[in-house]
This record gives sequence, structure tokens and C-alpha cells, in this order.
Amino acid sequence: MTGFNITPLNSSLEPALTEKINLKTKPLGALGKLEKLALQIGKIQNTLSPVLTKPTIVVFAGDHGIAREGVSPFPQEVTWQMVYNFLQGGAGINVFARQHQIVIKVVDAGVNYTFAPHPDLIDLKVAPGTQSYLHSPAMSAAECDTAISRAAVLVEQLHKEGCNVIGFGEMGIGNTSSAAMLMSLLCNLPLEQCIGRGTGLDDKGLEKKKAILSEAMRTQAPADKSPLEILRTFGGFEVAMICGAMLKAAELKMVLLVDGFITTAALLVASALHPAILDYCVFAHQSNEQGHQQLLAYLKADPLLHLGMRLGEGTGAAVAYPVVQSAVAFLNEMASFASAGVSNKD
Ligand SMILES: Cc1cc2ncn([C@H]3O[C@H](COP(=O)(O)O)[C@@H](O)[C@H]3O)c2cc1C
Ligand SMILES: O=C(O)c1cccnc1
Repeated sequence: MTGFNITPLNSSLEPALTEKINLKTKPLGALGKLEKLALQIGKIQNTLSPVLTKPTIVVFAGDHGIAREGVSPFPQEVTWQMVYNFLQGGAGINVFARQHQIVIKVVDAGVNYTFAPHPDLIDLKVAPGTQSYLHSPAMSAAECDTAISRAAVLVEQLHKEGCNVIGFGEMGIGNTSSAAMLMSLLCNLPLEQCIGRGTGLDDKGLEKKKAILSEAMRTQAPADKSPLEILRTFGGFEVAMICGAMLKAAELKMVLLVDGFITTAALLVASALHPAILDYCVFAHQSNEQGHQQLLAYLKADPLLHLGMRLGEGTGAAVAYPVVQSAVAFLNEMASFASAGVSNKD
């Protein structure tokens, strides 16, 4: 399921948007990255007066077989326990989403736990966790495809309900390992440079993570280096769902808020399939996870915030959202030299 119809941004409005931005009551370029953001969002929506509606962050949760090999300081059950925390409104993402009136959706992409039905939990479970890719591919091709399609259907639904700006979060103990494997293969970078401390490994833990992932790379790296084959071998259900959700969101010309290391790795797969997706992406922040800076550089991304965050869940996207709102607000509401009767420079 990779047949998404993602079109590069139409630049026909660019001159008019640029003029509108330049004629605001400010020196040229004085609003810095907000100006680039206003131009991008105007082009995404193909209008001089964009609006952001029903901002939503979808948090996908999934478990990783590799977590049982000792690549994270935290046990696998933290994934399902955090899902309950999301449902109870107590996680970091809940706090920032409430602060900025962002809707949160929580999805069971493939958690190794049987949840009792809950009105706010969206059950898209593919399987109770992936296989450990130390021994076999994480997913079958069919499972990977199912994850991508189910997430795409969800995004289509959210779009129908009026959402035009969407961020993605993840929860899955062990998923910084998946992100590192995807990054190494798709950016063609040494694995060592892509592996970080995740939730806080000490030096010894980091060495163990590197040894396990190197062994997995040595024994399981697919001969077929296509993005989908790489995703099914080393990804996770939540990573595949984020990839599918992003592809559908770009097809629907939504504004995509890209969070940290894991969500950027999902985007890496999506952009390998459909490079035009990058036109729709706003990079919220640079995470402290080793590798994220290089991953962003590979995608030629210029993140809005550098706060030293390394939590995931979509928290970087939520914290950056007011900046995105400011870009749209100045474009719509700020006076021009003419309307305010302010003299422009000669
Ligand atoms: C309590 C807690 C809450 C979290 N929220 C996000 N993550 C983050 O940490 C995990 C990835 O790191 P690693 O690869 O080292 O396991 C993911 O679940 C990610 O979302 C959390 C991790 C913990 C422990
Ligand atoms: O960059 C992230 O989003 C991140 C980093 C470490 C752990 N979890 C998430």
C-alpha cells in the first residue's frame, strides 16, 4: 500500500505570498523562520489566508521484539502502561496538547497487551508486538502493509472531521533501535553514528545496544534494500503506521508536524517512497537523541526548536505548534505598510 498521490507544492501563489509577507509592517525578513513557515503553509493550502483547523496529534503505540534483547533500560510493559497514562491524560503529550488545544488520539498499533475496550483508544492492532529482528524480520510484508493502510484510513477520517494540521507521536519501548536501523540503511551511514542512549542507557548499556544492533544488521539486513523491505525488517508497527499516516496526510495536503528521532525515521521511509512528502513537513524540533541532528540534515530539514528534549510521544510537535500558529497569525492579521500608513524604506 504505497500508492499515494503526493504532489509537489504548487508555486503559482509564491510571488503573491512573498509580496504579502514582505509588505507587512516590519523590515524585510525580520520574522525569520516564521516567514518561511507562512510561505510554506500558504503554498500547502494554496491560499494567501491559510487557516489551521482541528490540530491533532496521533500517538501510535507498538511493542518491539528487540526490546527483550536488552536495548533499552526500561522493560517492555512500559509501553502498555504509558498507553493508560495517555488515556488518563497524565503523560507529557497530554499536558502540552491541553495547553495548546490540540486533540490527542491514542492508537494501539501493536502493543503486547490486551486492553479492555476504552472509548478513547483506537484499536488498529496488527499483532501483539513485532518479532525480534535479531532473529527474523520484525514484520511480514502483509503486516507492514496492514499497518500502513490502517493508519492511512484513520488520517482520512480525521481529515473528513476537519483536521488540516496533524502531528504524530509514538510510544514503544525499544523504538530508538528501530529508528537507528532505518536511518543507517536509508541514509547509508555507519550504524554506530545512528545509535543513541534512547531513554537513558549508560555507557555499558550503549555498548550492548550497539553490539546487538550490529549483529542484527549483519544477520538480518535484507538483500532487497527497498524502503518497504527495510521498514518491515527493522521497523515497528507504530513506525509503519506513522509512515502510512504521514503519506496519507501529505496526499490530503495537510500540514505535517514532525516530532523527534523515531517519527523522523518514519518520515525517512515515507520520503524514500514519495520525496514530495517533504514539502508538507514542518520539523518541530531537534531531539537530543544521537543521530537526530544528522537525520534532519540528511532530509535538509531546519527544525524550529532546540530544547534538548528527547521524549517522543509527539511532545516536540505539541510544543512547537504555537510557533506554527504565530506564522499563520502574522500572515493573516499583521498590518501592511499601506493599511497602517507606515512609511516603507525607499
Ligand atoms: C516512562 C517513559 C515514557 C516515554 N514516553 C516516550 N518514551 C520514549 O522512549 C521509548 C524509546 O526509547 P528506548 O529505545 O530507549 O526504549 C519510546 O517509547 C519513546 O516514545 C518514553 C519512555 C519511557 C521510559
Ligand atoms: O527523539 C525522540 O523523539 C526520542 C528520543 C529518545 C527516546 N524517545 C524519543
